Amino acid sequence: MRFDRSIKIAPSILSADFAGFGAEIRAIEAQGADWVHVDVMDGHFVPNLTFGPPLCAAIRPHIRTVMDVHLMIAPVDPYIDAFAQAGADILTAHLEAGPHIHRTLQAIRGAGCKAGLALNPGTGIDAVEHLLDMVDLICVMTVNPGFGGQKFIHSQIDKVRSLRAMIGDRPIHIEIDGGITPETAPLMAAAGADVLVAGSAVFKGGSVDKPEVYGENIRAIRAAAEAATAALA
Ligand SMILES: O=C(CO)[C@H](O)[C@H](O)COP(=O)(O)O
Ligand SMILES: [Fe+2]
Repeated sequence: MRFDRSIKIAPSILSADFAGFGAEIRAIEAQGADWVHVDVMDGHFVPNLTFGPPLCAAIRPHIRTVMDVHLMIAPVDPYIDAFAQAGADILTAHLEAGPHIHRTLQAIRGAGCKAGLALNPGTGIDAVEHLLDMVDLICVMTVNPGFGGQKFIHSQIDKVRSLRAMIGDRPIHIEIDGGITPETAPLMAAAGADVLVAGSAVFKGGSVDKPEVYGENIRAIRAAAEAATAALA
């Protein structure tokens, strides 16, 4: 995986048809998705249950881009090797998921994955300063984690702007996750985000039989975000 700071759209398969993940993933990639975002929830760290390593391993052969695995689980460490072996390119753990995030990030890199650090909407960025050499991606949650289809939390715009200033020239992605639409994407792109996760806004109105709708939805988010970054240049 080469680092680049261009806008990347990462559809969350939380909003896909669970009965046909292989076909859904092939459809979104054919329609312009840059990464595939996989939301792992444990019914404990967040009040919802989704996928584990076997599902990740099953969908891996269908992903030609980047498998971006968002771990909303606690504890994290006992499961890192299983998700790495399932083929994750990026493993993102929450700062709030345990007392030893530094160790967790070390273990993720040790397992051969890029290391992501996610922050809930109520979490500040002070701790991130001490982890900058440990992370490849910082995920700012723009909803409270656990469900797709929630409303974007505007207070996270300033957080992204502060993070972008803190990161400087370091090769670290800023990912935003939750409530991203063609209306909210430009606010975050202008603040400095480069990876835009979108579930409902990508999958709405489409299906594997109507994949062109996925393409229209992805292009609408990308165009709005790119217009915002071009206006800054
Ligand atoms: O991590 C998540 C929820 O915890 C999802 O990635 C996120 O909610 C994406 O879905 P939507 O775009 O519908 O908000
Ligand atoms: Fe997510």
